[in-house]
Amino acid sequence: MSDTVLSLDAVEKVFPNGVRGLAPVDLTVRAGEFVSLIGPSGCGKSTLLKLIANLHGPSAGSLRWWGSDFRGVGQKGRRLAFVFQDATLMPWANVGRNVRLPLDLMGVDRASGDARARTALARVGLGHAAERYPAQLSGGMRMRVSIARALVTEPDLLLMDEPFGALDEFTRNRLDEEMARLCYQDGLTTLFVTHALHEAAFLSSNVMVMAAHPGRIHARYAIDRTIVRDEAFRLSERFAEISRELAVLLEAASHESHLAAEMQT
Ligand SMILES: Nc1ncnc2c1ncn2[C@@H]1O[C@H](COP(=O)(O)OP(=O)(O)OP(=O)(O)O)[C@@H](O)[C@H]1O
Repeated sequence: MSDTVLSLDAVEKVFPNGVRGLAPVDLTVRAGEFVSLIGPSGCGKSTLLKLIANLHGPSAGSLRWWGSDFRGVGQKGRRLAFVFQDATLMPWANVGRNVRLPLDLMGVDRASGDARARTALARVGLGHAAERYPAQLSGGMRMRVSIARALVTEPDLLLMDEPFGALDEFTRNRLDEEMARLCYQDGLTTLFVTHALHEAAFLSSNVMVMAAHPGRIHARYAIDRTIVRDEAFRLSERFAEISRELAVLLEAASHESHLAAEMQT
């Protein structure tokens, strides 16, 4: 069986007002990959995530899940989870119950749900916090709970939309290291939207640099999966080199996007 979890083949999105949110996009996400999307505002990152989440349909092209057309697989057939910038926890419920929520909705019995929630919390270093309430947690801890809630369903693909954008740099770096461990050691497959070039450089096995007007993939940049993503990597010359190369690609994508916008006006 192929290890391709998700593939997009010439996917386009034209909105009812005629705006081309996405020009034909080809994208493949293989099991165990960490793929980041970066690019200037309006390059179609959210549109791409919404297509994958099935919140809207493509105008052309096809999306495949483990090789099968999205329409045939259906919403329930796709083990997909999301993490957004806002952790959106239920303030009246403790952490364990917040993490158990997706399992409750799936009808999993309480004892197994609790056990799975504890396992998911342990994976993000919060095994001790199941009884606490969201108001008693720091921003970083709330985000870890949100990640645990996504992991509890054991998704084939985790979609993350700017998850750490509102956190301070220290907390963000720790969470990036956590995500790297979940991906490169535990095999979690992730598609990650970020505005932070250094975050993409630190985390990704593949970076899609996108351009706007219309939204499209301007460049693809692969990073050696065997690199250990830790503090030493962050301080290394290799990390600086990756960041520089990505900055050049991003600058070119932004420049092209400006030119395209000017030509449209
Ligand atoms: N519902 C919609 N109707 C019309 N145009 C839309 C709609 N949603 C997005 N667009 C347009 O599609 C393009 C891509 O938008 P999208 O929100 O996907 O970009 P983005 O990369 O996520 O931007 P940002 O980084 O600012 O969040 C933009 O030109 C946007 O104005």
